[in-house]
Amino acid sequence: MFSRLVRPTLVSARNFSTSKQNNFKVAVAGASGGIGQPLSLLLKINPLVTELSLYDIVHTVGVAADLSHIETVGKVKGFNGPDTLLDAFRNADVIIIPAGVPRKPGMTRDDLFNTNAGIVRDLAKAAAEVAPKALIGIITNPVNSTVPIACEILKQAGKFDPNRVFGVTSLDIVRANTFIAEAKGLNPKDVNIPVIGGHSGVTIIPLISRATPSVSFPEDQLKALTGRIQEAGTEVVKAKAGAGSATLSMAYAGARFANSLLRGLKGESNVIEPAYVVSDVTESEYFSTPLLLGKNGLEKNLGLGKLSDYEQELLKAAIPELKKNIKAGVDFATK
Ligand SMILES: NC(=O)C1=CN([C@@H]2O[C@H](COP(=O)(O)OP(=O)(O)OC[C@H]3O[C@@H](n4cnc5c(N)ncnc54)[C@H](O)[C@@H]3O)[C@@H](O)[C@H]2O)C=CC1
Ligand SMILES: O=C([O-])CC(=O)C(=O)O
Repeated sequence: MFSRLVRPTLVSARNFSTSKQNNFKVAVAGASGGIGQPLSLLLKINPLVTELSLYDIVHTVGVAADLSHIETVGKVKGFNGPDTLLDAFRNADVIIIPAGVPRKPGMTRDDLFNTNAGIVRDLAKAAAEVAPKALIGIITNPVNSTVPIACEILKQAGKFDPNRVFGVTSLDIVRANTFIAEAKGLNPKDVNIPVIGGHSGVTIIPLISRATPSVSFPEDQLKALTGRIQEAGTEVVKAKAGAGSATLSMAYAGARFANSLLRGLKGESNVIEPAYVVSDVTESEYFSTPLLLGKNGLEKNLGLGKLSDYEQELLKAAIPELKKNIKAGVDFATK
């Protein structure tokens, strides 16, 4: 199954057709932030994005003015503050959400819950009202909990479609590809490592046994690489020393993810991207696995595939943590 994995691209190939199929409105919420700005830049150079709607509670007018001078087809509009949110999201095909606070050294992703849960709740409410068919990609941490929050809010509005809400876990795969390529002296573009589970610590499960091309490591090195992939976000938080968490690599991963959603919407075949979604492949109600994307979002969950004994152990450790994170999100949204 995973032999079909082809590296997703960052932006689509230039396409001069202006047929409806290639015209998409993408909204970014949190567009003025550390992730939001470079992500919006990458979306501005994606020819499939003909309307780019930038929403934030600060600075969006300036960010939009700046990006609007770039010589690409997409029309950019800035929306500043809650009064403009519905207009920002109205009829969007794709909504990407990197709105919310990032970690500082010593914090876990769960420490962001109190601030970010309410932000995602309000954005999901707006999406339900004015863009019920949008594909929603949630970057805001803790992803393991913010995705269930958005889903519960959409359910309450009677607008929930489990095939349209995604927690963005692409950065875990991007990192795994990079670290394994480095360890083996390979070109990262040729390496594909599935990473499944959730997006924090032990819930991040790299499947190095299923690497393309096939690689193997002595046990201690395998454990060290797995640990590095699981804690790569913390590596950046420490290096930034109080100035936030990963932004540029996340913008890259977010643009790759958004482009995969757009390629699916456009009707391209064999578009595969991982994400954290409502899932029945494990005991966890939400789980990230490679997904086949299409005109309605998630078309087919490609499932777990075969795990090594070591990966089975990682899965066992992840499930209770995922369940706890999911419950926190559901409790928040239904209280
Ligand atoms: N899923 C993943 O792999 C990753 C997730 N993240 C998460 O992404 C989020 C954003 O990170 P950064 O961009 O570095 O933070 P940042 O602080 O640089 O930017 C966040 C932006 O959100 C805006 N914002 C705050 N409240 C808002 C609201 N109610 N509506 C709209 N916008 C609002 C802020 O004004 C700011 O511009 C964090 O929660 C971080 O933990 C970061 C890296 C990777
Ligand atoms: O570590 C963080 O807080 C940000 C994040 O999710 C990542 O870089 O994977």
